Amino acid sequence: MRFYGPQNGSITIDGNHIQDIDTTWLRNNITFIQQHCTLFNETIYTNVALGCQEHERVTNAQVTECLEFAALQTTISDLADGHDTRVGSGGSTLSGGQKQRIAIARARLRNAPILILDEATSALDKLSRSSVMRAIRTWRRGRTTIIITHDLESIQTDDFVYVISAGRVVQQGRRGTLASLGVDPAAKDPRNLKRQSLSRAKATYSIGPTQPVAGLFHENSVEALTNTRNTRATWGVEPSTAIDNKPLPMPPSAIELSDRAIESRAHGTKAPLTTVAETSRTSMRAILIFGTFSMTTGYHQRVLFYSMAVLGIAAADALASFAMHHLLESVSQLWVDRLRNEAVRRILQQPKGWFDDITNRPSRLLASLDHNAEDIKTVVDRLAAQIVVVVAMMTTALLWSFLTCWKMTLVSLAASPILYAVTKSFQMISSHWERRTDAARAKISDILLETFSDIKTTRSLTLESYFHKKYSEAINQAFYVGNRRAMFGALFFGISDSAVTLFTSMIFWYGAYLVKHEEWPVKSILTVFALLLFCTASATAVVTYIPQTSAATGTADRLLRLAQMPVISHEGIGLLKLDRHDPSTLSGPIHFINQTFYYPSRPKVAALRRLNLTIPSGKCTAIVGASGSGKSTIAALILGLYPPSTDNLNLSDSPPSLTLSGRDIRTLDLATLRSLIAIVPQPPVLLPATVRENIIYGLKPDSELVSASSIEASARATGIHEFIQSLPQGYATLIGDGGLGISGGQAQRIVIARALIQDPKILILDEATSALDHESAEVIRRSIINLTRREGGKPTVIVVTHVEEMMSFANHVVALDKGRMVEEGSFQDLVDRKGKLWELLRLGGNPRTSAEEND
Ligand SMILES: Nc1ncnc2c1ncn2[C@@H]1O[C@H](COP(=O)(O)OP(=O)(O)OP(=O)(O)O)[C@@H](O)[C@H]1O
Repeated sequence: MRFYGPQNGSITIDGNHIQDIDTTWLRNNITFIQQHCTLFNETIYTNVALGCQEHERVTNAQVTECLEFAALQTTISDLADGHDTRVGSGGSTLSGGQKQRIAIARARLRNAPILILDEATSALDKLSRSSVMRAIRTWRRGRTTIIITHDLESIQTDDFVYVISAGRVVQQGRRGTLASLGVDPAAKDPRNLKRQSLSRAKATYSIGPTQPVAGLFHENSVEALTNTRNTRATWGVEPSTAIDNKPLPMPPSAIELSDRAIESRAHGTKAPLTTVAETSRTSMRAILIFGTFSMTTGYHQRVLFYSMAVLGIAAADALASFAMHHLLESVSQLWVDRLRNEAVRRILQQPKGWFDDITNRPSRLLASLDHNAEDIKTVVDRLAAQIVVVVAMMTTALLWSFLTCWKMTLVSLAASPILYAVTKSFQMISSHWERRTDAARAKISDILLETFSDIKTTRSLTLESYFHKKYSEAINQAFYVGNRRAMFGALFFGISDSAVTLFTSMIFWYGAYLVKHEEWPVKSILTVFALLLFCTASATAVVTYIPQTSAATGTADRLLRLAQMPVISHEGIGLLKLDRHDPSTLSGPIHFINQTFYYPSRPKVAALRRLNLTIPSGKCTAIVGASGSGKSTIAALILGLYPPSTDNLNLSDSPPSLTLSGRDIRTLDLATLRSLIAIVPQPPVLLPATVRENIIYGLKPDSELVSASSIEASARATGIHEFIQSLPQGYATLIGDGGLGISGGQAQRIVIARALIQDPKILILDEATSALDHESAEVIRRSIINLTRREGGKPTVIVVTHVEEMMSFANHVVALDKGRMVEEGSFQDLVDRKGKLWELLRLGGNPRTSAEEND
């Protein structure tokens, strides 16, 4: 895929050095499906259609065909919105196997000459995997297909195999030939493997007749393909992608945001000085100096006196302004911090279903709690300050002018409803456009997040231009909205400016009229005139703040809503705190009774249907079933992520409940419950931190479980200790985003070590060994066996799995089908019973069960 260039040696395709091939061309002709494939926050239809360069032209029928190919069409037809169902951020509303099958459907539509499957079916049950693999083999006949896998069963005897260990090819040849030499990489007994060479080996296979990769281009030669519409005419080496130290140019919205944040901070210090200048210049100086002009004698002293008075007032004003802005800035910061704090507190108490809602996706929460919160300070420290100043000044000025010339003051006040109406309309329209601008900005950040969150998928599907186009459209839309906002803003600024001019002319005329008819002395008229003009200037200053404050009010509104939203959640209901040191804590079985469960974001399709299930304590239970049958949902309910159902749908059944060790989960304090449960999720999640921090994540620093020896013991139990020691800084090596890149299997073992160190009462492994080779998986299995055999305090282990070895070593196996428990018992019992499990394994082409069937 040329994510990285070869450093030495060479890679050739059809005899052409890979670095001589145009990168876009290359990626257009290779489809790469990763184990943890990322889906985009779009509909199922768009996610599949994006496989095609001309995705706008993809028809529903084509998408249906590809989904059928990936054995997913039936599941999707059951969804209320069918193809138009949104998959959530990263595909969060789909099961692991469903995500993988959408990626396979996308690859089918893409139909590239080279296909690379990197553990691409690891989350599928055997039944789906074998049917999908069969379909892939038929489709790929005679075309280059590279399967990177630990699942040796899916490899056929005439497949060409490369066994790779420590970055070297240690065996190669057809699987049949290797098997006849006694080095069958598919042999499950590790003793059959050449231990030295095959230990921790990953096998790479190519389907179909063995031919050099180059030979598979016979129909679509490089030259022919370079002339296709989607390729560049010349082959060039990809320009260096290294980022130099220059700051990246930011999109306008980002500039705007950061500028505003900086401005708002600077404002606190700048404001007193500005106020001194403004106030002294406009108000007192004008009024007093006007008065001195009408004096005939002794004006020197008066000028000096008033000048000194102005100076004194300016100094006092500076102090007052300093105090005001300092206080307002502190108060606004305090207010925003409190709001943020409260919002985070309430968000954390929301049930998991709340986070599944698209409007509460992480990018939106981040914007409301971080960037927008800075804007909100503007409402307080700018607008509030301005309003306080303007109201105080206007009241004083109006009172003063009323006492000086009430007639002129009343006439000028007659215009105030018009000025108010203009200001109010401006504010309303400004708010409307601010909301639209805000939505346009949010769309831009969503697109950026989606583009960069999994750059590997974006690159391998050559979606750079798609996202760039989408980004440009969003920018254009934001520009259009910004333009309309500017037009309406300018219109109102024009109206308010002309209203001020009209108002000024009106009081000029009326003042002249009063002087002409000698109703009031010139001095009074000039004083009132100055005061009223000053009032108008202050009022207009407020108008200029309207667009900014409308924006800030909109964002403040969102933060306020988060800070005040009701916490309707099951999270805080249970009060019974569980004691880790009490041997009876969670020492009993887990009972699901008549549980029918609907995900809040998909209220019409049940994930579990009247599930009755008992998970014995201190033993290992394997939960098996087809992809999407509800296995991970069981884990989510045990963790209390969603409330169990309590509605008795059928009165003849026992009332639904979920109990742990005889206690209803609703009565338990979920925080303490979760501290006693360790879960290894399907995609291993690493934090950008050191290996040590990743292993002890979740433990309190003063916990007795945090010690160098326990960290090492848990790493040894998952067989990752030697690897960690080989890292440049051992346990202090940075991994995760921005740190050292590690393989999916290594990440999985670190996450399992994290679970083991917690010494959990319940350990849940959700497809936790899917990225591991046979030997590493065996290490994990041995560790689990040791856990369930140790003296006292045995944890209850639940493994959600499609892997036969994992099922066979479990004490108890539960088979699910479409959210129902269809059978349970020991592995051997279920195999003998020839029921659902047998069907799953037999159809997966399992030699052992097939043989048993023949017996
Ligand atoms: N957050 C969610 N919102 C809505 N539906 C969901 C969500 N998570 C899972 N589902 C749906 O619930 C059903 C059961 O999903 P679950 O993840 O439990 O399946 P699974 O048996 O673990 O599958 P797999 O083996 O593929 O991981 C699936 O149809 C899935 O699409």
